[in-house]
Amino acid sequence: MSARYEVRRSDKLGRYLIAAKDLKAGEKILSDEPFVLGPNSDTSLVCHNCYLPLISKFIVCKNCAVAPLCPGDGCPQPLAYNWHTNTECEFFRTLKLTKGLNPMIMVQNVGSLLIFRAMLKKKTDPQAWEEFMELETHMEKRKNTSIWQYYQNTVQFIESLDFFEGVDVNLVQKVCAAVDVNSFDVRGPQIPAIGCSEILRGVYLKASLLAHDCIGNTHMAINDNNLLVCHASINIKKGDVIYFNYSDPLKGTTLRQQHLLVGKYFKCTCLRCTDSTELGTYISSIICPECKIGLVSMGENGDWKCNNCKKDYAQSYIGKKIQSCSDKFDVINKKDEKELEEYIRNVSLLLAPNHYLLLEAKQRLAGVLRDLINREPHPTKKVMRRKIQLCNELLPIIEKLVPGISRTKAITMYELHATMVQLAKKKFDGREITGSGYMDELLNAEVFLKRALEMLFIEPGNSPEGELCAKALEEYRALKATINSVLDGIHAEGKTYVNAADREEHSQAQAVA
Ligand SMILES: C[S@@+](CC[C@H](N)C(=O)[O-])C[C@H]1O[C@@H](n2cnc3c(N)ncnc32)[C@H](O)[C@@H]1O
Repeated sequence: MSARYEVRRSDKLGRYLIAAKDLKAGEKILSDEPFVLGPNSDTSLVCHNCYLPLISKFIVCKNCAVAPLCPGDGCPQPLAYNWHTNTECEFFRTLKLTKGLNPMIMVQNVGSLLIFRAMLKKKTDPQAWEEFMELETHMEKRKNTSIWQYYQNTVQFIESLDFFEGVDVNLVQKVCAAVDVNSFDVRGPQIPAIGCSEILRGVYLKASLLAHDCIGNTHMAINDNNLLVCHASINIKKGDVIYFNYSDPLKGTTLRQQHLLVGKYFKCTCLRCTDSTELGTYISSIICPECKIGLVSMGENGDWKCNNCKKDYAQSYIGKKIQSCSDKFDVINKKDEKELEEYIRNVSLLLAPNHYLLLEAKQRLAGVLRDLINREPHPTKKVMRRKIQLCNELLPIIEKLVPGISRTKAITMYELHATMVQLAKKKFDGREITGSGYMDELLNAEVFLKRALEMLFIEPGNSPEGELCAKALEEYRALKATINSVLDGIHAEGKTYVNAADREEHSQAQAVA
C-alpha cells in the first residue's frame, strides 16, 4: 500500500500531515494502536487491568499484591487488552519490596495511573517513548500555571517511586503536558448492567500529528479494542493538509476557541473562526434586540453588529444574554419533552434559529421523541412529525459544518428515515394515503437510510455505531421488501407506480399542452 500521508513541519502548526496522494472520501488514511491509554486525572477508582469502575470493593493482584482489580469473577471476558501487564506486575512487585508500594497508594493515586504507565514505557518501549517525547507539549506556557499546580500530586507520586534515573519535576510535567495536548477521548469498556462507559484518554503517536481545523477533512473512529482508524471524510487532494477537528463542530466560535486555547494552547484562525456568520449558519448569533429582524454576530474586533439595522453591541451585553439562555438550559430536565419544547419556544425569541444552544436542545428533544416512539405501542403522528421536523432542521447545519462523512449526520439521517417509515405506514394503514403516496414516502426515507449506511459502513463493527450499521442494514433489507410488496399491491390493482418527480413533470407538461 503506497503511503497516504507525509509528515511536514511549519512554524505555525509544528509537525502535521499532508496527503501523499489524492484521497477519496471514505478512504483509510491511517490506523494506530494506543501508545498509552488510561483514566482521566479526576477519575474515581478503576480496575487497573480493564479500567472498569470499582464501585464498592476490589481485590488485589495475587502476584504483585499492589494493583486493585475487579472482584468476584474478575474482569469481564473477553478483554481487549490486559492493561496490568506482566512487566508492570513484576515492576510493582519490586516497588513493593523496595519502596513500600501498596494497594492503598495506588487507590489514592489512580488519577496518576495514565502518567505512570506512560513513564513506564521509557523502560519497556524506548523507541515509542522517544517518539512520545517529541510530541508538542507547550511546556513554557504551562510552567507555574494552575495546570502545573494541578499535576503536583502526580509529580510527587511518581517521584516517590523513584523508579528510574532522571525522573524529576520537569520530566513528569512534560509527560502530563504531552498527554493533555495530544490525547484522544476513548470509550472505556461497557459497565455491565448499566450499559454506558467511562471516557478514557489515549495517546496515539501517528494520529496525534494531525493538525486542527474547525472544518476537518477526516473521520476518526476508535473500536472496542482501542484501535484508532482515520478515514478521509471528504475528497482530499494530494498535498493538502489533513485536518482533524479537535473541538465540537456544533459549538460556537467563542466556545471552540476557548477549548483550543485552554487545552491545546493555540488560537484557531481557520475559515470558520474568521467568518462572523460561521459559514452562513449564524450558529453563535442572536436576534437583534433593536430591530428584531436582523441577526447580531461577533466581528473580528470582538464587537457585535446587527446585519440589518447595523446597530453595534458590546460583548458584555450579548455575552450576558447568551449566558442566561445557557444557564436556563443547564437547569431544565433534558429527558422531559415538555421542558425541552418550552425551552426551545422561549429561547427562539432571543437566539438565531440555528444557535448552538437551540441545536443542542433540538438534538436532545429528537432523542426523547425517539425513545417515546419506540416505547409507546401506538405513538401519535404528531410526535412522529415533530421528530421528522427536528431532524430536517438539524441536517442542513450539520452538513455545512461537518461536510462529508460524519457520525452525527449518519445517526440523524438514520433516525429521520426510521420515523418517516413509521409515519408512512401509520398513514397507509389508516387509509390516509394511497399505495402511490406510501411508495413516495418510503422511497424518500430510503434516500436517507442509504446515505446513513454509506457513512456508517466505515464504523468499526465492535462499536455502538458499528452495531447501528448492522441494524440499519437489516432495516434496509426490510424496507426493500416493504417497497416491493407495496409495488405488488399497486400492480394487483391494475395500476402502475410513477414516482412523485415524474408525476410532477407529467402534470406540468399537461398544463403547458
Ligand atoms: C496534537 S498536537 C499536533 C502535533 C504537533 N504539531 C507536533 O508537532 O507534535 C497539537 C498542537 O499542534 C499545533 N496545532 C495544531 N493545529 C493547529 C492550528 N490549526 N493552528 C495552530 N496550531 C496548531 C498546536 O501547537 C497544538 O497544540
